Amino acid sequence: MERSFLEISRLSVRFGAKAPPVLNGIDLKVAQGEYIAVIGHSGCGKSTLLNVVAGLLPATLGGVVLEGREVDEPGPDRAVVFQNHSLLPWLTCAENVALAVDRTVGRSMTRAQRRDWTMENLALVRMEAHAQKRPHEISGGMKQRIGIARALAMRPKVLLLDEPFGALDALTRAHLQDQVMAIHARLGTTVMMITHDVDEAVLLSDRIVMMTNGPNATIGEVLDVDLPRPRDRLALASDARFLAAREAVLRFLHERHALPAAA
Ligand SMILES: Nc1ncnc2c1ncn2[C@@H]1O[C@H](COP(=O)(O)OP(=O)(O)OP(=O)(O)O)[C@@H](O)[C@H]1O
Repeated sequence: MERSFLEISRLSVRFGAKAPPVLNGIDLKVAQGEYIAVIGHSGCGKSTLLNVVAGLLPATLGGVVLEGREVDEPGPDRAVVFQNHSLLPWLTCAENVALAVDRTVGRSMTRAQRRDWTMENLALVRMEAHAQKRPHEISGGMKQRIGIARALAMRPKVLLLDEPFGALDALTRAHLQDQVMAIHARLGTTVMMITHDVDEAVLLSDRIVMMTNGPNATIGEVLDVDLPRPRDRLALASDARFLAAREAVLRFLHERHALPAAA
């Protein structure tokens, strides 16, 4: 597979001239349509990496290239969904999505087309029935779904997910994972997702990027998740390939790169 759609090269990030680099020498090539999970212990620099790809943080050395263009600022080609939703409380769900549409792909659309596009993206996350509710009227999982709809409505080249399900209960989380898998299958969006959840990483991704501990964190290993799609969580629960991938990530995190305090 051609892997130069998104390319992170020799990326190092340092906060302050005297501090050691948080990230040091990150190299990663991602193919179009690939689903990448980034996993590593707390504080190793996962969000920092995602923020550089989003254009929210500058690289100290090296950089990120998306489809041949260097990333040096945020843009609608890279949509970010954070752990805690960032919906505007005074707007309805539809208006929250419409805001992103108006600022990006909707600029060339008529008012009716923008409305249809907003509803189409709410339908992708099965939230069209709640379009007129305000954020305080819906659950945490629903808020995350609106956040995902808002990101998808921009039809980004890369969807950046920073622990998108981290604040949700296990059942809601499983439901959203299934929805994200279905959306990925339908739209073929390239995804980079940070997670602390090993099962989630194996279930969703094509490759798992495992980071060493910081400072000077780098990519320790990259695991290919060789499981056919569509994936079914129940069938995979006893699948030898799923269990082997899970074990490989657990060994990396808890044997080879355990936190000093936990070693
Ligand atoms: N703006 C900043 N200024 C100074 N230091 C920062 C800044 N942002 C992050 N850091 C530091 O960089 C390191 C990596 O942080 P980052 O949030 O990227 O880690 P993480 O792997 O995403 O952590 P977690 O899994 O706990 O969310 C931490 O030591 C953090 O304190």
